[in-house]
Amino acid sequence: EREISVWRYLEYLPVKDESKIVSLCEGGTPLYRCKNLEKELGIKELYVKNEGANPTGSFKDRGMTVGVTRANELGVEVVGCASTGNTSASLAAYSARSGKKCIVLLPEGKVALGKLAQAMFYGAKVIQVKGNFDDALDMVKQLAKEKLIYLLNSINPFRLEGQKTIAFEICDQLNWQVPDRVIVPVGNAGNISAIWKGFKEFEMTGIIDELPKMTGIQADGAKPIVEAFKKKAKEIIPYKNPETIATAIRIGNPVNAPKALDAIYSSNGYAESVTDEEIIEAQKLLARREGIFVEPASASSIAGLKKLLDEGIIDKDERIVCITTGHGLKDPDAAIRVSEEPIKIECDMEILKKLLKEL
Ligand SMILES: Cc1ncc(COP(=O)(O)O)c(/C=C/C(=O)C(=O)O)c1O
Repeated sequence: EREISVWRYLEYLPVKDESKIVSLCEGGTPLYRCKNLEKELGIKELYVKNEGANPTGSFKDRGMTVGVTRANELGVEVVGCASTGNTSASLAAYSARSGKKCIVLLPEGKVALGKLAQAMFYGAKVIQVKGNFDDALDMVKQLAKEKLIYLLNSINPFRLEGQKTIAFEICDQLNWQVPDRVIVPVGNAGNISAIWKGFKEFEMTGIIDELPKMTGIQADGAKPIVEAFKKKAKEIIPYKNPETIATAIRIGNPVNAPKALDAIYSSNGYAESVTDEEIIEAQKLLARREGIFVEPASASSIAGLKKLLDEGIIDKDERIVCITTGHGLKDPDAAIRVSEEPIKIECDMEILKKLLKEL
């Protein structure tokens, strides 16, 4: 499994005992060249790194393979997390594979169907908290403080160690032509921090000699990092009630804010927010122009690209990689809600042929 998984970068990963590795062949995700979108947006070079192609359908698998391996090395029996959905789905899968007990806390009523089904079906103890993600995170942090669980939110550095392999793969897939810019959807801000760390490590070890501008995109109703960036601040002011249809990034108090702001400032990057409508438009554009189906939060990187091109922040000649972070099947309700109703007909060939003409 080593060849195609995150573990092909073993030398860069913090594991002592390889026999303890827990893997579902995560990583090795496609980096799609998007020529139709290049034409549509008038840009030279656009790639989409589709993390929805991971075993449980999001980039979280990269972090969990390393985090749960660490739990294995420590002989931990119970793992846990708070989650907007994808972290819980991934932790449930990796803890099942390694025979551990798993407890996940989700914000009641705000978790996409596919993710809830995964956490339940992999056998985790699924708790719905009458509050938001940040409230749930406070509770699991308390459990960890009392040594009742091993916490695997992205506050756990082993998670970021796995996720930094996104940067390694982008370099390998682009034959070490480093992108000018990498655009990442930002919620708890672990992923943008991890990807930056990956590029820095490849630079420090002489694999690459340039670094991309790290560009974080948040939803208008949950943008503490964007607001800090616009004020060139080092600290965020948390949102009490974050709100967006992109439920994966409906996070008000990102635990990795300092690391994410450092990644954006040090890389001379940027942070911008987009509306829910812009996210849905981008989600449709990516599916209907390039055949890539992602959940709403993932599409915020494409929505952010469009907005920053319009604002003249991003140059049309840049080599750009947008990270799409979760598969569209994670949130089927969101996709159906914004799509044309299916047409119901009798078994009548005339009617069918008439509809065919309207294609
Ligand atoms: C599809 C998708 N896109 C982007 C993000 C934001 O990444 P971070 O900025 O590293 O948090 C998430 C995060 C989800 C959780 O935080 C969780 O599952 O608890 C996501 O699922």
